[in-house]
Amino acid sequence: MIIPIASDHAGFEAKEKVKKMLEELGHMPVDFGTHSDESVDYPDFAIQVTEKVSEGEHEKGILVCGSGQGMCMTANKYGNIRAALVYDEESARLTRQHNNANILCLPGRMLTDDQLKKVLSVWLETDFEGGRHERRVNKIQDLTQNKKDS
Ligand SMILES: O=C(CO)[C@H](O)[C@H](O)[C@H](O)COP(=O)(O)O
Repeated sequence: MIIPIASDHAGFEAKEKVKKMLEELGHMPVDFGTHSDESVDYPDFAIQVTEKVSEGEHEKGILVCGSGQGMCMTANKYGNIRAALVYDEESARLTRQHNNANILCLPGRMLTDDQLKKVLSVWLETDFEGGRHERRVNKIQDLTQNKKDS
């Protein structure tokens, strides 16, 4: 899968590692920056990946900042986006099974390499369960639609 990925300075080091891990898992990361640990503003990088997923160009994207929070808040401003802050294997599994998350937000300053690897493989390999969860996810989608209409 082609996976757009971006970070701010606080997530830069982890993003570089995540890119290698994605390749090892057979995916193709496309890097939208940032390209160093020089201080930048996370929304400028979040929007680049989020637009690709929101517009349907890519199915999933990955964002990394220090805590994962700023990236997640930014991404969830867009329609069709269910960005999830993931911090362990269980949260990775649940955001896919129950929420059909399409953007993975990682706290680059908080996860070890081993944790990053586990979270990535679980998040990418877990399918949405549908059923009752689909009804709930559709209600989130309806909110975006209503806002656009008003
Ligand atoms: O949005 C965040 C925190 O909620 C991210 O973790 C940022 O990466 C962080 O705020 C960057 O902080 P810095 O002190 O400017 O490095």
